[in-house]
Amino acid sequence: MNEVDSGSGTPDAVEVAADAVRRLTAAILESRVRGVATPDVSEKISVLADRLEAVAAHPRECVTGKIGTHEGALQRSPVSGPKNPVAIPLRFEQCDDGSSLAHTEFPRQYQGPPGLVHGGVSGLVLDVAMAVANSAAGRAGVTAEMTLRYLRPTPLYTEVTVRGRHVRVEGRKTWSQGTLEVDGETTVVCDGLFITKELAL
Ligand SMILES: CCCCCCCCCCCCCC(=O)SCCNC(=O)CCNC(=O)[C@H](O)C(C)(C)COP(=O)(O)OP(=O)(O)OC[C@H]1O[C@@H](n2cnc3c(N)ncnc32)[C@H](O)[C@@H]1OP(=O)(O)O
Repeated sequence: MNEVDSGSGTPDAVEVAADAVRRLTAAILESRVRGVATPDVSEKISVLADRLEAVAAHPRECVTGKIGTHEGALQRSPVSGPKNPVAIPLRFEQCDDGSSLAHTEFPRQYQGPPGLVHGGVSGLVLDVAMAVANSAAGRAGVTAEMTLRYLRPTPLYTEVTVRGRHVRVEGRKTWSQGTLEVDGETTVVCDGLFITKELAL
C-alpha cells in the first residue's frame, strides 16, 4: 500500500498555518468558546487575515504555474490538501488492487444535521477518493456525474473509512464507486462517471 503524495511528511510553515486555521475554525464554531466574540480576539484574527491577503497571489496565479501542478493540486485540494485550511485533510493510500483508502474523523466544521457529516461533504470526499483510484488506473478525468445514496447517518468525531475504486471504462468514460464506512457498516455509496480530459494545469 502506497501513500498518495499529498505532502512532504514534515509540515512546512504553510501546513502548520493551515492546521492552526483548521483548529481556529473548529474553535469558532464551538459554542463554549465565548472568547472569540471579544473584540480583542476577533481583531487579532482580522489583522492576520489582512496581512496575509496583502501578499497573497492573484487568484489567476493560483490556477496556473507551479501551484497548478499535479503535486500542487493534491497539496491544495479541499479534501486532501495539508496546505488548505478548508481540507480535512485526508491522507489517501493506494491499495495493491488500485483502490484508494483513507481513515479520518470529521470535525464540527463539516456538520450538516446536528452531530452528523453534511451530505455534500460526503460527496466531496468520495469524488476525490474515486479520482485517486482513477488516477492509479491511468484514467484521470473530470467528474461528469455522481449519484449518492445515504444509507445511514455518518457521525462527526468518529472514525470513518473512505474508499474509492475504479469499476470499468468505455472510451473516454470511466465509472467508479466510492464508499464511507463506520464500524464496518456502509453509510454512503457514491457511483461516479468521469470523462477523460486533458487539464490545463
Ligand atoms: C497519485 C496521484 C493521485 C492523483 C489524484 C488526483 C486528485 C485530484 C482530485 C480532483 C478531483 C476533482 C474532480 C472534479 O471536481 S472535476 C470538476 C467537476 N466537473 C467538471 O467541471 C466537468 C465539467 N464538464 C465538462 O467539462 C464536460 O461537460 C465533460 C468533459 C464532462 C464532457 O464534455 P466533452 O465535450 O469533453 O465530452 P462529450 O460531451 O463529447 O461527452 C463524452 C461522452 O461522455 C458523455 N457525458 C458527458 N457528460 C456527461 C454527463 N454529465 N452525464 C452522462 N454522460 C455524460 C457523453 O454523452 C459522451 O458519451 P458518448 O456519446 O461518447 O457515449
